[in-house]
Amino acid sequence: MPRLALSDDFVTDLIALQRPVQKEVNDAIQMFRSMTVPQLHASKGMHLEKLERARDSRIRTIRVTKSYRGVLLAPDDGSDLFTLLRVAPHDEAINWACKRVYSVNGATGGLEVRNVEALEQMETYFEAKLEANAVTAPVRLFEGHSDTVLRDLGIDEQVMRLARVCVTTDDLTVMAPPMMPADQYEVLEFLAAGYSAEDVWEQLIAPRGQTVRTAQDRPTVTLTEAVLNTPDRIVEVTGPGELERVLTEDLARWRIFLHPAQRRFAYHAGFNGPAQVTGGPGTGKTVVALHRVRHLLRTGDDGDRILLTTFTNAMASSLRDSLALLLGEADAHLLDRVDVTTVDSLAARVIREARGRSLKPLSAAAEKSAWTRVSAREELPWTEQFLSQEFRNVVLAQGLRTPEEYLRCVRRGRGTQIGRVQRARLWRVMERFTADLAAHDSATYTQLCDQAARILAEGKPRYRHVVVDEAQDLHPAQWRVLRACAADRADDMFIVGDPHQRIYDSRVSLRSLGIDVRGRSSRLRLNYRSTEEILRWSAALLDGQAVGRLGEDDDDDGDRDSLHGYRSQLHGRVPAVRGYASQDEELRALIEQIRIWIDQDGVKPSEVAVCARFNTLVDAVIARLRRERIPAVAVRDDPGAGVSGVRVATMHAMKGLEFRCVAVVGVTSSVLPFAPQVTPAEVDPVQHQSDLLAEHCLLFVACTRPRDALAISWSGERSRLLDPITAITG
Ligand SMILES: Nc1ncnc2c1ncn2[C@@H]1O[C@H](COP(=O)(O)OP(=O)(O)OP(=O)(O)O)[C@@H](O)[C@H]1O
Repeated sequence: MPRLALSDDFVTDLIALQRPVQKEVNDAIQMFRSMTVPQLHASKGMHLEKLERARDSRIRTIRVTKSYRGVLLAPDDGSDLFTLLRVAPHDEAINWACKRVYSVNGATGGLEVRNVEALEQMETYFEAKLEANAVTAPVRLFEGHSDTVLRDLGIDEQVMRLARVCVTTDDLTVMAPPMMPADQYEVLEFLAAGYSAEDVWEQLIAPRGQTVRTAQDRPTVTLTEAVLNTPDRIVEVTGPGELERVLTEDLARWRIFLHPAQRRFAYHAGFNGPAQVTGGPGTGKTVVALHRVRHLLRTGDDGDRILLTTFTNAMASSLRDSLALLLGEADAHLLDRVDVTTVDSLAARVIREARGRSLKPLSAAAEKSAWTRVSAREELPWTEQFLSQEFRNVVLAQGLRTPEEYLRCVRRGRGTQIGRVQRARLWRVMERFTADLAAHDSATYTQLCDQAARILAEGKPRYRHVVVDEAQDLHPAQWRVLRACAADRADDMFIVGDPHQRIYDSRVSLRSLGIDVRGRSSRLRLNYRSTEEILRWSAALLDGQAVGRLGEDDDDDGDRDSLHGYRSQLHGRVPAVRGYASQDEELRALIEQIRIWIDQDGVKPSEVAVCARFNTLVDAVIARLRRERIPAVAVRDDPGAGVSGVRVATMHAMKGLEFRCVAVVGVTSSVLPFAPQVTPAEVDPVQHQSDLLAEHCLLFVACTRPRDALAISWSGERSRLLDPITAITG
């Protein structure tokens, strides 16, 4: 029986087909697999055919349905591994197949494909263009890199000729995949962006397991080896039931194909301690966390329990569903060994179990009033905002228990000096606050975590592994809970997050909490969610903002994170950005926009989201949409996936979510930045900067949720957080 592998293009085609056609494809593949190779060649039903006009002699087509053809790459190295490349209507399949040439990448040893006809046309075009410009002899894009360097990075002769004539990055961009082989294009893209050959090696080639640096010393790779060397784009169907699993269960690509940078960490054999993955929005960090959990479940002992945490209950529930999907039926029993929850829920459970009851967590508004009450009792020189920050960011952050500890402590992250007398007074105020809450059987969420961490630290670790998603917003007390959940040993913690999406006031030094990821961290750069147009636009919102690294505060080395190299291979429309004279006009335009998305672009209402800074506008939007007979639901009501209707949410609630189209409304100067949320610089300059940055990040998070389309609007005075955009759009 022939072996079969499926390419990502094939899976993409299949996902887009109607159910009955998918079933026919499935049947055809089953038939293909049930035959011997000679039977396959002789089968009239399959009609395995070599195409006369094909540029690659190994390309074949098979009949899948009356009107659909499958395109295959047949082995020419004595093996029996066939790779399904596409499934498409007859003419489209033939046309596509005739123009493609498959080859083995000289550096990665992976399989790659090019549109050879289009690249040849590009060669002719560039020759003519260069001849015309011969006199001016412009500086070429890759002049700084020798042929040997390029060859060592996997650039082959045809791509080399083309690279040599590029003058600007636009010259390169016109040859983007699927025209140019994706891996070679990525290398050139990185070099063009200013990365050194060494960086490119480390980031793109080494993660694929390649160790031989020079092209001439690498062994020859056969076609079959190349197919198996390409797990990010090709999956071999092995074992009974596996094909059905790939073809019949949810075909989400993230379950099957991982980028080498994702795979390297998700399936790492074993880290010697905590490991960390960062990356901009949509780079697949959650996907990596899920695959890591799968790997740990499959390779761990039966009794090993795993804690998988994220930020909100809604996200935990979606993470649980995704994990079940990834594990599939075959591994469904492993789910029993995983707790998927938020740190706050876990903390409440720990306290309940230890004390028989838990305290009532206080909402943000109730906490604010409690501070106001405490400070109103006597004339205090501090605002309720200052008191609450001091309690949260110093006392609870450091887990201080006594006035002496508070007197001695270094107030990390605070920008004001407080003397001994003031500290003693502050401590008394904070004690009163705690006692008031305790009298009502309540506590802040952070207090609950502080208490749970102490309980956990006294007992035996509950989990073998802790996997943390959305790590950027966790408070030190929450980290102490997590640290106490797993013993300090190999593979104890796996952390994913993005400091550019930090929207709550939590900077933390993980090292000071016994979580040291040095030497075990990696950054993802390829965005799988949004188009390049949305990504560029959104990234510009953070231009000039100094974003600290995940898990470090200014008292560590204070280095900055960056979105350098952050990119997408998808393309689409540039975001629509518009201001209106009144909110009524703005909402009218919003309705029009949503109608275009739903009626003209065919987007399901549940794939459209509208977000605003506060619930007041969220409610106004829902009311208006319903009045216009557009179904709308609030994300805070946790509508299930099956509920139809445009999703409407605050910007905070958009964290971690994803939609096809997103409208961000009400981006006005009065709510972004929202003055009451930003500590005045004269009160605390450090806190001021950090609060302001959180406002920038909030808008960034909202704008990075869409896959295909983004619209931003405001009425009246525009938010100054949009200023960097004016600069890029002119
Ligand atoms: N290897 C992959 N192949 C195909 N799609 C992928 C891959 N990795 C991630 N994706 C898709 O990209 C999108 C973003 O992934 P994910 O939510 O994991 O990113 P993230 O980095 O956690 O995002 P954010 O930080 O914005 O919440 C999802 O639709 C996911 O299915």
